Amino acid sequence: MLLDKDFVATEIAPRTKEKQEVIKTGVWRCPICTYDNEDSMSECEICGVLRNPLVKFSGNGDSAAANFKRLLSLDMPSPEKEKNILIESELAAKGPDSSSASMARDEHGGVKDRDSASDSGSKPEILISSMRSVSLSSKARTENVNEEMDISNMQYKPESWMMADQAEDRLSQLNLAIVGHVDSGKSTLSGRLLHLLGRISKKEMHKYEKEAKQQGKGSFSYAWALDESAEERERGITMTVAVAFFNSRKYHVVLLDSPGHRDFVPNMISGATQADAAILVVDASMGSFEAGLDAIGGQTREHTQLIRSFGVDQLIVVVNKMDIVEYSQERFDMVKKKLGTFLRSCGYKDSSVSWIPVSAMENQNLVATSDDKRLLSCAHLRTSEIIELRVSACGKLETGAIRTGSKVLVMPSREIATVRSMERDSQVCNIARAGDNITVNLQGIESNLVTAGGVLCHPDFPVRVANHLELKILVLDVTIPILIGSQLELHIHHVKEAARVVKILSLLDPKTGKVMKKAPRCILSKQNAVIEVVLHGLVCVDEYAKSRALGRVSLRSSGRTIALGLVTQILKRQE
Ligand SMILES: Nc1nc2c(ncn2[C@@H]2O[C@H](COP(=O)(O)OP(=O)(O)OP(=O)(O)O)[C@@H](O)[C@H]2O)c(=O)[nH]1
Repeated sequence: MLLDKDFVATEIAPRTKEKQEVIKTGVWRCPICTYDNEDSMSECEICGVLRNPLVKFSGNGDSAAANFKRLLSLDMPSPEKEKNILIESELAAKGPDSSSASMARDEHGGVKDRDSASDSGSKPEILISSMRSVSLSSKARTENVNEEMDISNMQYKPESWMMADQAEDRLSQLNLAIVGHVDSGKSTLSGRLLHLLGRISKKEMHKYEKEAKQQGKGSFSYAWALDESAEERERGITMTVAVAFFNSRKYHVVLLDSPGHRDFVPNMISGATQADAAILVVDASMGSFEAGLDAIGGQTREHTQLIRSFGVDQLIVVVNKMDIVEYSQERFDMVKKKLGTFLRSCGYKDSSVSWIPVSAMENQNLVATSDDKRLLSCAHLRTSEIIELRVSACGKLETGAIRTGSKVLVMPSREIATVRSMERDSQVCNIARAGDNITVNLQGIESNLVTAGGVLCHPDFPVRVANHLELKILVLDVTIPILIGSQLELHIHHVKEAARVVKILSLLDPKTGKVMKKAPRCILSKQNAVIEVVLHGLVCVDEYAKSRALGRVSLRSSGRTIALGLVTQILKRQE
């Protein structure tokens, strides 16, 4: 069997890169519109597609392994110095409230897409905000992180993107296919979005409106921005995939407006094979939604199955034409229930699907919250029902670098999560490096597994977790000496844990650091000593020589700091 070249590129090889190989000397072919661009061009002259965008991880084979390696992107430019700690974090698990999929979410601290936010002020964003929950996610999952993994001999080689001077800190490309049943409003929605986001000027829009009216097709004016051929306009349907783009803070979004008519499914496929994520548009009106789901000829059904088979696992369902059904909550719920069941049967996880009721025609719920009270109440209900568990962690990046899409090991729970988005100084960023204070939005993990005082680290370089430590301490001005059995409070990075002194190994000369006395009975004010403590719970920790951030402690008692110290050894765990 002869495999079609496109198929090979899509299913086996890292798709975009393969397809952008130089095919003639001095030119590269755009994977979207197939235009042959000059080699010097970094984006397609015709449709604006970036030449070598972030390659989508495609799940199997060698290329997948290579991609996965690349996506395990947390690491340390100086492996000799510090092996494993990446974020010493305040890991504030914000849980469901920080879901970026919820309509009213942005008021509560979600990641803002400033491009659209600027249009809509500080109001919650709707369809556009849901686009942020779509990401170029890795499908891989690292499992069986070995608790006792010996990391001492492992050398990590930093990748070039981690180095500030070599980093390509530019927008990643997100190919977003717009699919759905014929006449569901895909082109109108695309045209509206482009207009609202400033990609279509008022003048151009005015021209489309005028021309559409002249041909007695006034309702198609937004669709005409994408349906450019005379035949498409005459017939009022999309026939080829229309390509348009806009930039958000995070992504160079390439919109692929697909034809809905069943005669043009092959064209739809050619666009959808490029997609990283999709917007499925359904028509909420009576009969139309049902027709789209019909087992014979329903394109809602067919398109959904097709895009799923191309590996698109993140979906925004736009329930359009809500104006026709009077913005009925009941209708929206019905659509969600029926279509939700079908999506699950296609393999979509509830957490990867966002639902947005909109009216593309009346501009409701697209880049700003609907001002229609009926839709607003519908939206709020949706928020509390379909909350997507998204967990945020904030803290300081101690070593190395991290980027969107990275897999991280969440300690001490030992769960793998994916970095969905990041914020630095309240700005969305794609890459962060040592020293940055960031908020990381994680996906694929439950909020109770991300705890205050936890650490995010490279899955291959797990931070140590212990409850038995050797400490070198300097006792402050105290009236009560420290004895074996003293109950203290140990503070280490952002964690506080009850500690019991189990051994006093030695007193040290404060000037030379040499042992003055072994096994003393107590430690007095201003003395230096080496002690062993056993903690009530486990903490993420490292020896001070390897990580200052995770190896520095203070001991407190009765509300006062009584000693400062360093972790000199991590000892065998005590039950
Ligand atoms: N009432 C109402 N009509 C809409 C809405 N969105 C689109 N329409 C109308 O639905 C018809 C089809 O819209 P299109 O945008 O061409 O639909 P499409 O899904 O792109 O069509 P194909 O690409 O041919 O499948 C047009 O008459 C639009 O004006 C909406 O929100 N409300």
